[in-house]
Amino acid sequence: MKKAVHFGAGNIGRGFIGFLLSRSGFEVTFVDVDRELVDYLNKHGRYSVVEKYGEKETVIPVEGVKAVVFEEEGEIIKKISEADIITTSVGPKVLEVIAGVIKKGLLKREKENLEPVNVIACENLIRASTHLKEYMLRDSDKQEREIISKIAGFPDAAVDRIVPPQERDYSKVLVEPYFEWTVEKPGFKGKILEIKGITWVEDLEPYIERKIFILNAGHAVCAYLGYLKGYRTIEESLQDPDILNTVTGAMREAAFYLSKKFAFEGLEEYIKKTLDRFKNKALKDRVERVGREPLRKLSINERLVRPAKEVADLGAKPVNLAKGIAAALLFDYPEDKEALRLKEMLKNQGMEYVLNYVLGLSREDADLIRLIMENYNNLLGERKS
Ligand SMILES: NC(=O)c1ccc[n+]([C@@H]2O[C@H](COP(=O)([O-])OP(=O)(O)OC[C@H]3O[C@@H](n4cnc5c(N)ncnc54)[C@H](O)[C@@H]3O)[C@@H](O)[C@H]2O)c1
Ligand SMILES: O=P(O)(O)OC[C@@H](O)[C@@H](O)[C@H](O)[C@H](O)CO
Repeated sequence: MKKAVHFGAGNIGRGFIGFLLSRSGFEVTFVDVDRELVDYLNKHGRYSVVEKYGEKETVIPVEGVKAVVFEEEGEIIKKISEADIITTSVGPKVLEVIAGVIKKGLLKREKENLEPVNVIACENLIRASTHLKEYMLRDSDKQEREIISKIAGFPDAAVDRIVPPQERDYSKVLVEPYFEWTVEKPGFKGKILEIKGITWVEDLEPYIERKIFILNAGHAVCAYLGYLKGYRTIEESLQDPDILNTVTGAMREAAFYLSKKFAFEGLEEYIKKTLDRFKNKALKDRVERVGREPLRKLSINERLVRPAKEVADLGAKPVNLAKGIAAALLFDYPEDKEALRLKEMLKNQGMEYVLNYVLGLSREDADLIRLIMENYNNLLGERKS
């Protein structure tokens, strides 16, 4: 039986990647920092994936899974040395944390003369696998760098399936029925593995940009505007005609940029399908989850600022993306550390600092900055009244 090691037994880990690997006949070992979750998976060796759209529900069992807690470095290194594939869904910020132990596992493979393996980071981050590799190379000497490049492939991927916050019940994961896992074939080392659900592509860039700059951008705009108006979920927020208009407009603005960059067809259809997925009543996807980590989401190469800047550079006005950015600057959910940090930065260092150092905007982006500030002041006014 082929073996997979997956870092992050959270929503995407269990509800999407671990699920597909298991259904493709891999023995899946999850690695997670959550000891209770690890103990549950080891005790039961199974859980269910509940696919739901509206009232329609399908329950699919996932069996034969194992888990290791992140502290057990020796065990993880051993698992990596025995694996046929290594995947992650820990969140972009955690890739740096797991790079060290994956590297140790790869070095062990080389020492024992084992076959190369592929490491696929399944995160909402452009070129996430490449980033993970770079973290490893950064902390390596010349010889280790050569070994890592020889013993492992790091194909980049785009992952798409909405998995909302779950009830604290490890036995099941609620997901939407839809999924898309796109992997860049040239980055894969060795013979392509048969994994159900993967779409192999020669060039990932159009797919990942479409995913992050249309879907995740629209999602974020909805979350931040919904949060400001006091809505709880994405679906509830989209019942507000103003929010629906802005979200649709933001996705269309990003689509305008993407259609110029790649000869894309069917982007309007993609937007429509995405909105239908957002409106899935079964998910009850909280605006706080979708808006989580606003400093990450507001950074220069991310879902909001990057398409807005691209549209502005094309001479058009990204009015809806600018409104989403303005709303993100007002996201002050107290349980989100980045939201608190953003609030503090705005208070202590001021807006100009945040625009420069968080959003990466400079004087050259004067028109976009003006648009963001107009919206920011309007939203602030609405909030106070
Ligand atoms: N939820 C979605 O709808 C969705 C869809 C597509 C992509 N993604 C992306 O997938 C990634 C994970 O998102 P999620 O929603 O599953 O988050 P999540 O919080 O549910 O899962 C992350 C898991 O990683 C674990 N973790 C943290 N530090 C770790 C470490 N050092 N080693 C091993 N595990 C560790 C956490 O305990 C948690 O179980 C993110 O990059 C996200 O952007 C999420
Ligand atoms: O995971 P994040 O924080 O990058 O983004 C929040 C959501 O937009 C995201 O998780 C979507 O649900 C997902 O990307 C759908 O495939």
